[in-house]
Amino acid sequence: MPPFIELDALEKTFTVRRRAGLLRREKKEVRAVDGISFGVERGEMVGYIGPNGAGKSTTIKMLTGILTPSGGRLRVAGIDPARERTRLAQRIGVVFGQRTTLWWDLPLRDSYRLTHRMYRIPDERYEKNLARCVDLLDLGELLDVPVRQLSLGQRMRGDIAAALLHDPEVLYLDEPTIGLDVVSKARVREFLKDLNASRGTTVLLTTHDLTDIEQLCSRVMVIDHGRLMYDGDLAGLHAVGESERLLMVDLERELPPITDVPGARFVRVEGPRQWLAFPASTSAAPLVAAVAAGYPLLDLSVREPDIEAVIAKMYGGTRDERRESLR
Ligand SMILES: Nc1ncnc2c1ncn2[C@@H]1O[C@H](COP(=O)(O)OP(=O)(O)OP(=O)(O)O)[C@@H](O)[C@H]1O
Repeated sequence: MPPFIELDALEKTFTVRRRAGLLRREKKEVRAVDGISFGVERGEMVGYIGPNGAGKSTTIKMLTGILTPSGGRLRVAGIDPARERTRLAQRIGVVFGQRTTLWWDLPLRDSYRLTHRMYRIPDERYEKNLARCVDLLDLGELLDVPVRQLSLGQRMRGDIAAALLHDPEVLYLDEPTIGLDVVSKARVREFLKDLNASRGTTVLLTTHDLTDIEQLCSRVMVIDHGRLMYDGDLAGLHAVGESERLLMVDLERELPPITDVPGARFVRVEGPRQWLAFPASTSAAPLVAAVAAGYPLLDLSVREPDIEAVIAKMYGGTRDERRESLR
């Protein structure tokens, strides 16, 4: 059976006109997606990451049928998105972190009623899904509040519910945790994990937050300049990107740099506080144990590497060398 989502040498080229001198304008082609192929199986939860302008949104827009590919082939649940956008809409849900699909001046409840009608969701199914989302996303007290009065985290939960009322089999999430505080992020992640586990919803997620990927996705794809640079698990990405986590330790008193912990690299000291770096593909536990055994430890925290840094390291060589090293 073909994969549930299937891209084969997918391309999207935009023609942009640029001013080239006082009167002259020249045409330039931007290859936003430049021959991407991958398959996603039903029920997978996949991260789709890359630097700004890499082509992530353009891919998602083609997957939803908003944009027509310039070349290659694309199928979602056997449907060609650009040709049968309305039929596909019944089977997919989309959440854009930066933009709401809710009606700004209406209470959340009214936005949901409109979605109910727009998607022609059978009443019973709608009521059931709404009750479930209200319960799991804790929206009960917010249903009568106009969307513009909601906090970002509340609005995001409201948007996720709106995308799920028609029981989509696939959910595309574009930066679903952007700008959210730690508690809201955790809540959104918990909900998505549960959705995927209990309903088998296929999820494609773009994010700049590696913790989203770490907690949700067993597979991550990296794109740059419209090309697929990496497809594998997060540990593998850390290994190729040589990324490091940072362990911050607070000691009882000022001490000389900790340089005797195997697997850790001393970074800096500031009074009783010290920073150690270690490969992101390894566990922090043995390191923490070694520090705790040898030093008067008061407190500690671990900071994840950020996506931009990992990708920047991956992109150290020429593009061809990078691609070669990722094979
Ligand atoms: N409608 C358009 N017309 C012309 N160029 C476009 C258009 N949409 C996107 N592009 C260009 O295509 C490239 C890929 O853009 P895209 O929005 O897909 O990147 P992205 O990976 O989603 O970036 P970000 O993380 O910043 O959202 C960029 O160079 C962008 O300027």
